[in-house]
Amino acid sequence: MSRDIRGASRPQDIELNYDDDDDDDEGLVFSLNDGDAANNPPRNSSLEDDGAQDVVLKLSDLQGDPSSPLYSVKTFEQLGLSDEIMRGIHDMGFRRPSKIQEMALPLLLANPPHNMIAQSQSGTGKTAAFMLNILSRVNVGLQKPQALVLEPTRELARQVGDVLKKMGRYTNVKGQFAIPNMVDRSQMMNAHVIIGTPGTVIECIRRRILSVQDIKIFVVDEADNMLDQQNMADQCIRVKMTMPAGVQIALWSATFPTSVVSYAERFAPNANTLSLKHAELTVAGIKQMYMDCANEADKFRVLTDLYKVLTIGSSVIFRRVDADKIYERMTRAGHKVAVLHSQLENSSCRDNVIDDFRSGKAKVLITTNVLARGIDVATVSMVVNYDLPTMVTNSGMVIVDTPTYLHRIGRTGRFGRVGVSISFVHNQSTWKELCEVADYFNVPMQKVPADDIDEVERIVHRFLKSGPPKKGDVMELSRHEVSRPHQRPQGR
Ligand SMILES: Nc1ncnc2c1ncn2[C@@H]1O[C@H](COP(=O)(O)OP(=O)(O)OP(=O)(O)O)[C@@H](O)[C@H]1O
Repeated sequence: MSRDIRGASRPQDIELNYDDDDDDDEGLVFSLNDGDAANNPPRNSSLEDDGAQDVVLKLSDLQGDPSSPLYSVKTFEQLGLSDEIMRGIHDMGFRRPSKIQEMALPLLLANPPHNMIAQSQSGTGKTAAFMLNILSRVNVGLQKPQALVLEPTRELARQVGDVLKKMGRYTNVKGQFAIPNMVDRSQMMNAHVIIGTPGTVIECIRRRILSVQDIKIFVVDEADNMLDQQNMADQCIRVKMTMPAGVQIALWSATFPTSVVSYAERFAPNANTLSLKHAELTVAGIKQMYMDCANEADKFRVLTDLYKVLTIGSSVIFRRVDADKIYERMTRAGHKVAVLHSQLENSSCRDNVIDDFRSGKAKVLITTNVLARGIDVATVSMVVNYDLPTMVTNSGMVIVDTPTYLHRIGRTGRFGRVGVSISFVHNQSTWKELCEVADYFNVPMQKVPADDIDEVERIVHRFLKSGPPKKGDVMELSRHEVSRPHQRPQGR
């Protein structure tokens, strides 16, 4: 396949191919340490206090490895970005594009503009891909909204606003939020880029403080989720109906389940499509583990034991519901933890929690699926699934929600970093859910003992220090290693 697809006039369906042997590593030594310290901490920052100084996954190695989603044959310079944008991405510490950035940008920047449906693994730089297109297309001289980005949560919208601020620092492109409690209802919105949640965006349009007539780029991030949830899908359609003719629609996500693909194709007609196969969705930098707990109550004992022993940078604990209950019990047990869920009424309270987590002031965050997607905190080196995410099918069956599982564990292992996920199971049905996950993504799950936390610590730290096995490595299987949790020994 020709790599220079700029100027393509017909939509293309491209499967991102990770077996590409076209190796053009220019030996660029890349260190995130010279970028923004808060967002790009040292690459071995996943461990605390154990003296591990070896950087295991060098970004320069990964970006030269054709099997990595971070692989690129081009430089940012070759993608034809303006000097002002180049200065912004240089300040952010970016040296080379990831595969999705390299593939998507020429398609997005081609004229006349084409719609796009783009899929790439979690933490591989989709935000930068759509933001670079926005920054390149906005006419700074026109003080009107020209790009609209829809995000499922206020936390993601704020994060994307931050990316715009940093990346567009030298461009004079201005951004504005359309999220609850951040809109001045007495003022017309005149920033070039509006970033919002669907409900508030509709409200701003309805109140006529957001004029959409000059919008030329319409981005729906986490699009499978936005177009699948009844409420948000309706709101996204209502926003789309207000868009002027010829708007470029771009849908982004790490997951596009078959159930939403045809809908997405109608939402963004004649789109260029970049897609992945199931087995390519997980990233090698995330070690997926599980613990077999005795029963529901034992899960809390295991959780507190884990946090007594493990020294980890930052971590996220996911629970489907009742995050507060775990928060209260962990706090009573003497652990310093923070909690964020959608029932937290006060949005400034939500903002404080996530800001504290980003800055490292809070190191353990207990949350629900509200933060499963998109949140990018480089220091997160462990994700705990206190329970696995589930969903109800049209026929009323409860099944494991594989996309949400993938997004949850994707809060660690961002852009070539390493991290671990630990999922708790405690009976036959949760065991079955875990098997479904392993089968769906075709990944090995390592069992770690629920009754020997010191051993868990050794396994976790060994992975965080040495990363996934590289080609030619002899893998030392621990006595707990199993490739698939197909058989659960106990009959619980
Ligand atoms: N070319 C690059 N070089 C170095 N770092 C990069 C590059 N592109 C993006 N990053 C960094 O990688 C991290 C992950 O990017 P981003 O949040 O956009 O991932 P994503 O693909 O949108 O993930 P998710 O699917 O979880 O939403 C961010 O911290 C971002 O600054």
